[in-house]
Formats: sequence, structure tokens, C-alpha cells
Amino acid sequence: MIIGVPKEIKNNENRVAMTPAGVLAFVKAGHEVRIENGAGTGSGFSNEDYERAGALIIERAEDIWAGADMIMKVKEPLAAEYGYFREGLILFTYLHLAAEPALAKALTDSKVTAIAYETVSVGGTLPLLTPMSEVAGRMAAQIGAQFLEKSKGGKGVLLGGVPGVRPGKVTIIGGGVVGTNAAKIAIGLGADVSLIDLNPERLRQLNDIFGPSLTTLMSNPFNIAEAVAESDLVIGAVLIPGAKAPRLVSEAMVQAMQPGSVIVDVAIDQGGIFETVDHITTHDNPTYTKHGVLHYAVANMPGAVPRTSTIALTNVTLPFALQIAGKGVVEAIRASTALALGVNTAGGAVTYEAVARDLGYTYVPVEHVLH
Ligand SMILES: NC(=O)C1=CN([C@@H]2O[C@H](COP(=O)(O)OP(=O)(O)OC[C@H]3O[C@@H](n4cnc5c(N)ncnc54)[C@H](O)[C@@H]3O)[C@@H](O)[C@H]2O)C=CC1
Ligand SMILES: CC(=O)C(=O)O
Repeated sequence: MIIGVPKEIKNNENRVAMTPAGVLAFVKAGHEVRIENGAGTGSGFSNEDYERAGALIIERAEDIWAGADMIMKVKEPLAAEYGYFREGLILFTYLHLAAEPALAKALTDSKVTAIAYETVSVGGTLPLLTPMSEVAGRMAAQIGAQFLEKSKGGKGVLLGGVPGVRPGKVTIIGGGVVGTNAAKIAIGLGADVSLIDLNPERLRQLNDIFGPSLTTLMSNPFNIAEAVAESDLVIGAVLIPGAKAPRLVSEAMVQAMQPGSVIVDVAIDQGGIFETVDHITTHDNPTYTKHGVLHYAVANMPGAVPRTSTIALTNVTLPFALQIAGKGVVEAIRASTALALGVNTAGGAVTYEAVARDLGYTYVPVEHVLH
């Protein structure tokens, strides 16, 4: 199989979908890898590193897309890339289609087999989302601390406080991978941290892990309103796999926050959990203010730490990509329920139920399309 790796074009997205180690693994398995000129530079991998591992460097993005059986990316294709879609192409990348209706239409119109990293699932876990959620969760606490500084527009609160002064209050909504990692860092900074989740078993686990340094709360509108109003920093970390994120924090709840407080909506890639988050922000221009509260809604947070993130991401994507290349997509999906759950579009249909429901498509099980 020919695997193409284009350079990412999203704002400040410096990750790349394959490292030289990945190239070597593909080449050893008898495949050909084509990397776009400079695709790895932002992550510290030069064209020469890739060539030494056996890749071909290709000058133009359109040639990478046109010549590949499978395209591996990090972020969802942007509108400028939709023209490269064609029947028979396998696309393996983050997609977040419930929040990207135009992309879903372009993929179904062109009958691409699109496999979303974020819905590949093993025993209820999302192994291709986990490492980036670890990164984004840890970053969310750091970023929140930064934007609470007065010069950044915040209210001027040091999350850890100092002797004689109360620490800042942090509320994290969603206690999965992002939430747990955000809690780890916020607690490490010395903040007063509460975490809200819907799953009582998860709250029990978190209570066992963090003990009294974390207040755990059941997710309901009453607890969310109370915790949000009292918080200096609120982090959105909820996920219903594949689906549009539920709007758990209303505009009225945000209005009840003190001016200069900060919201970091990590779940923005699935549409966000705050009613007041009305657009995705970028690393170039990461915040806007609404009702006096700073809103951070960057959908590719790990792109800011590309060296760590590229290695963490490709560690987990490579084994699945090798299965697709080795067996072909139909056989790979038949052999792996994990991969089958990753297929979001194929043969012109939406093959992931939550995406179909949220975007108003008829759901077609993947095995009805790819057989
Ligand atoms: N902005 C960015 O750059 C990045 C965003 N993300 C996103 O962060 C979000 C969270 O991801 P993970 O932590 O990996 O997901 P996860 O599946 O590990 O955790 C989600 C948690 O949300 C909880 N939950 C579901 N409904 C809830 C409700 N109504 N109230 C409270 N909690 C509820 C679940 O019980 C679960 O514990 C996803 O949308 C993911 O795509 C991840 C990485 C980077
Ligand atoms: C998960 C995701 O969308 C990201 O890492 O950018």
C-alpha cells in the first residue's frame, strides 16, 4: 500500500501523522511511504530523517493525496483539502464529524472510507484519543493558570495562593482522561479543585486516586451552576463518543461567574459544553471575552507541544495503520472491532451511529458497506 502523509495546515498545527520510526515499520512491512516536504519540521523531524528511514519526500500536497491509497493526518481535513477526496481513498485521522457537518458531507459525497482516531474503541476506551487527551488535560490547567494573570485579561488570581491567602478554585466538568489529567496538574499547582462527572463509579475511582485533594460531585444542573459560579477556572472535559458535546453550562451560569474568571473548553472539538462558546479559537488568537469571562476554545491544543504530542500520538496510531495497510481496509475492519468502530463514513454513508444521529443522516452499519 502507498501511505501519504501531508503537512498539517490548521492554525499552528505542528504535529505530523508519522515519525521516521513509523516510516521504517511500514517500509519493513513492504509498503511505500510518501511524506510532504517539511511535514515533520514542526515536530523536529527533517526530510533527511524521513528519507533515511525509507520515505519519499513529495513537494506538493495535491500529489501526496492523489498518489496514496491511505492518507494519514492528525487534524480533520480543512475545506481547502476537500477537493482531494475521491472514491477508494482511506483517510485515517481525527475527524470530530458531529461538529463538522461540511466535512461529513464532503466525505460522503466523495465516498471516502474515513476512519476517525477518536472513535476507534477497545473495551470502552478510546486508545487513539487518550494520549492527546492526556496532553490537553495537562495543558488546560496550565493555560487556565496563565490566563488568570492580570496581564492576560484574567482576574489576577494565583491558583496555588500563598500562605495566608486562599488558593484559586478550579472546577472540571468531565472526569475521563482530560479531566483526570487537568485535576493532576491543578492539584499540583495547589488549587482548590472540584470535579463533576455523571458516572458514580468514575467519581469513586477518582476519590480513591486523589483522596481529599479533590472534591467529586455528581453531574446535575444544580451542582454545575453552584460550582461554576464559585470558580476562577472552569474546564470542559465531557465526551459522549462520536456525538456532539452536551451544552451543560448555560449562558446564565457563565453570567454568574466573576469578571476575569476563565473557561477552557477542551471539549470544543466535539462542539463544546458551554453555551457561551460560539466559535473555535486558534493558538494565534486563543481567547475572547463574554460576560467578562475569558473563553479559551482551541480545538488542537496538543498542536502547541508538537514534539511530545506527535510521538505520543504515533505510538498508538501506528499499530492500527499497519493493520489497515497489511490486510487492506475491508479485512482489517472484519478482523478488528476496534477499527470497525473507527469507521465514520464509507461508500457514501455515515457508518457511526452518534454522528449519523447528530447530523441527520441515515445510519448504515459499516459491515453493510464494506464487505
Ligand atoms: N481541544 C483539544 O485540543 C482536545 C480536545 N479533546 C477532547 O476533550 C474531550 C474529553 O475527552 P476525554 O477526556 O478523552 O474523554 P473521556 O471519554 O475519557 O471522558 C469523558 C468524561 O465525560 C463524562 N461525562 C459524560 N457525560 C457527562 C455529563 N453530562 N456530565 C459530566 N460528565 C459527563 C464521562 O463519564 C467521562 O468520564 C473530548 O471531546 C476530546 O475529543 C481531547 C484532546 C485534545
Ligand atoms: C483530539 C484532537 O482533536 C487533537 O488532539 O487535536
